[in-house]
Amino acid sequence: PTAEVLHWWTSGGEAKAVAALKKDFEEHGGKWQDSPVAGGAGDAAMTVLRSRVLSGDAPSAVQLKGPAIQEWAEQGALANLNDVAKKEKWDEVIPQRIQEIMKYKGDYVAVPVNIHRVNWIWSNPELLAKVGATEGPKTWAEFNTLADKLKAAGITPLAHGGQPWQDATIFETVVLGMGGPEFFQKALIDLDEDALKSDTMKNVFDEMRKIRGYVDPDFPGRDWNLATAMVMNGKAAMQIMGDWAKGEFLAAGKVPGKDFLCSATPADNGNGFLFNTDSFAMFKVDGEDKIEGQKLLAELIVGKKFQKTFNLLKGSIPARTGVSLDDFDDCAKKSAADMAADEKTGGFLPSMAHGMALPGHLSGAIVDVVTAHFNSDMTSDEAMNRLVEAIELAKD
Ligand SMILES: OC[C@H]1O[C@H](O)[C@H](O)[C@@H](O)[C@@H]1O
Repeated sequence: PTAEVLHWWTSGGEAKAVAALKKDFEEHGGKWQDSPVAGGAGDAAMTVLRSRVLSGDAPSAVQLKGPAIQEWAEQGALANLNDVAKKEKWDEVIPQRIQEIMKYKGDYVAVPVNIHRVNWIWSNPELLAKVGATEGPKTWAEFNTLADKLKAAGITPLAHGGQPWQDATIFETVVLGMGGPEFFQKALIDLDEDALKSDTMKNVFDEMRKIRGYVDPDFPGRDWNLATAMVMNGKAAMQIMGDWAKGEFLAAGKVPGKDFLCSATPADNGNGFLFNTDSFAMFKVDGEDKIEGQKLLAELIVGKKFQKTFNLLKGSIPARTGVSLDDFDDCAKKSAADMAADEKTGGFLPSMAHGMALPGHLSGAIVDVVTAHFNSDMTSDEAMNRLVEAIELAKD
């Protein structure tokens, strides 16, 4: 069995995690062909995928997430995994919410690797202590006060990489944190115009303007893992990023709670969990050997062993039930506990910035306005108007 695997996991923690999958596959007699495409959050990988499929040379397995799975399935590009699903009893171990993402018209066409949480703050305890803080901020007012103190002490408050998806990652945590889960649903999933033009959204853009003042002058274009390294190396106090950032700290041998702290991003209006589930979709390919490779890969990915090994390295938590978290750190345990609590309150929400909530053309329209605002002196009112316009245009 062989499998060519297209993915964008190239940073320290990401590379270690995908190497675990390769090792597992090869230990089961598989031949792995690695096709990494660098570029955080996968934009470049999706461009490569489109040209590969158009030229009739689709890879066997592709890191593909959220609504994009439905889009490719609709075009008839994805293979059916129901036979593996039946044999491995996926319906019994994959949570309903995740099954819905992996299925097209009731058929499995993709397999979930993990559950990442997007709305985290990673902080450097030594730098926080310099201004008398011992943990991450709980409200946005606290965040601003802390950041002002850090700045006054000559410390860069926020490590950030100036790339649209990273700007959007911060933006959605502010929407969730200021408006609460219900507002997030209305504004960034239902795209409700009243919510998009509300005082809350104005406050969100006002806060984004403040946050722009808390990053260092060299942030434009910086990759996310280099921003994580700034917190790791004491060059900045905090980073707002999904828990793939934890994978970087762990890959560098850093200890959670000692060398770095993890806390949910500030929540002024009820807690929430922005989830981002990585998955692999199996594209239709020719040849028994490749088809066997896809089935073996799919089986291993949902297996308990791999779900533990991979997520310990990647910074996420398992996507299936029945995997003990005993060997996971406190950040992972908090993620799982918050997920369980937020699922009950409607606070378990798909990430917009990481392609879990909206089709690409709609999330792209939002990300364009958010990054234009972040990198200019656009007013909050103008940003709100442009947001509504851009979404209307993208809908047409
Ligand atoms: O590349 C940075 C991150 O981008 C995406 O959000 C992926 O889902 C995640 O696995 C990856 O680590």
